[in-house]
Amino acid sequence: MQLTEQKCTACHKDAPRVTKEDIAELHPQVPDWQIIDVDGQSRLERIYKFPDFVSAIAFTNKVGEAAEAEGHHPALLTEWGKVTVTWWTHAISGLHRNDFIMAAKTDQIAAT
Ligand SMILES: C[C@H](O)[C@H](O)[C@H]1CNC2=NC(N)=NC(=O)C2=N1
Repeated sequence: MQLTEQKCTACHKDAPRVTKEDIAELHPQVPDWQIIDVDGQSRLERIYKFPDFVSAIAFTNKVGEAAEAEGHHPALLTEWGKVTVTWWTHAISGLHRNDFIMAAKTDQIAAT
């Protein structure tokens, strides 16, 4: 099943982080996302470009709606002409399958 069709599962502190094997399966499905390291924690990040501020903030709000619908929330930095979206799972201080699902949904929002 496509990541975009999947739902986030409830996150708790004992939820599993993605393994190397999981990442090998999941990252190719969201190839435009970088796995970054912030203070030793992995996060998924992508910068989307826009022609102006209004379209950047409209996209930001759509990602916010998707986050509320799934109960999983990103860091969003809206600037003139670009939005930086970062997904990770606070409860486990790292990457969960949910983050890859939300990265795929974010790409889908950007494509519409
Ligand atoms: C109770 C509530 O569902 C949790 O606090 C959720 C909210 N959104 C969340 N978002 C993210 N990215 N990570 C979390 O651990 C998280 N926890």
